[in-house]
Amino acid sequence: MRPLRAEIPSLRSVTPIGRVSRGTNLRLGEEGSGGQRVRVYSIPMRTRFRGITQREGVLIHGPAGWGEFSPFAEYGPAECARWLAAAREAAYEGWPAPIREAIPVNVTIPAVGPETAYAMTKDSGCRTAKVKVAERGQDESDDVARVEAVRDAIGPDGKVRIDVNGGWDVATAVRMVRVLDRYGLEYVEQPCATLEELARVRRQVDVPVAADESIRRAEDPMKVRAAEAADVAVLKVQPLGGVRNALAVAEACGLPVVVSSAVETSVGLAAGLALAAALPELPYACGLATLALLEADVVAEPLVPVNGAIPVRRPEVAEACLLRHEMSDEAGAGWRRRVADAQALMDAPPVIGVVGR
Ligand SMILES: O=C(O)CCC(=O)c1ccccc1C(=O)O
Ligand SMILES: [Mg+2]
Repeated sequence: MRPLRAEIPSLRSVTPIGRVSRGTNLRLGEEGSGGQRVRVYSIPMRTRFRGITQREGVLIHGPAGWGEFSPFAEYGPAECARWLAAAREAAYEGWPAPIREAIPVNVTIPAVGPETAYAMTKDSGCRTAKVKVAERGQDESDDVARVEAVRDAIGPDGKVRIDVNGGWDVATAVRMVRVLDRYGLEYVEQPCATLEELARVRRQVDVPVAADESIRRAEDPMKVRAAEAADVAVLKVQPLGGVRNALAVAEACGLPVVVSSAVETSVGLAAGLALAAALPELPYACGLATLALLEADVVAEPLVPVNGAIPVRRPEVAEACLLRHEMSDEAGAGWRRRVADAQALMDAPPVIGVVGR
């Protein structure tokens, strides 16, 4: 493992939150003189994901381009401040220069039946698949059938990883990882909820363990490394407060990184691509092929994979596409309030603290 840097920039030092200058504050009402209008979108999902059937969020435009703010409903203002920092970075600062031109991606298979899972995998053209397992209301045979169908579809040379979203206890995780590894697993993402549990699973199975929620929702993502709880870090731009902050987290945690989306429009996905394109190393396919989970997009040429990889670029919002999915002022009022509340809290605690002193 690489040594920790003496000091890691905090979220606060990466984006000028808490010291937001007037010029970059978001206008929450109608477009004014030079002000930015908050645009609220709502797009149906093709398949239910995380219990959501309609993906909603906010798009903002600034001198550097478009940014997306789309925290899930259960996130409060403090967490939302990080998501907003990512949107502000996109709109007002832009991102570090890319060092690669295309990002290999995994197809994401929700908790669907085996026939649908097979078809989604085939249709994606991806050489890696991530299968959601341990969905509430389903049982272990559903997981086995889905993973088997995906392995069938992707062939012996493809890679299959599973995402448990913390849904198993240690004993179940150890047992199920062994059962599902009959189909060959690249890694298991967040098999259990806590770091301690991840570490225990990791000691008992041969399949590598990836940490997602343990980093995304943690006060100190660096604890993952200290606890020897994971082999891989799953990083998402919005919950980590932007591309620069996610790069700092990647460097500090010293683990190989998989960049993943939060199921966003191509505006949010472009930030994930920028992170994946700027990382010094990228040994795994990234979870950025999630546009397939949405019915529509806000750009004319969506960020979708070509032969299993997404070319690195930053598409413009197409006004006609956005208008088709824009929420009315009344319906979007809750979202404008979320932006305002997050903005007011932008001196939230840093995502990563000062470590390794
Ligand atoms: O990583 C991917 O393949 C897609 C992204 C994904 O699974 C996801 C999307 C939104 C919220 C949580 C998650 C997750 O990885 O748990
Ligand atoms: Mg995950």
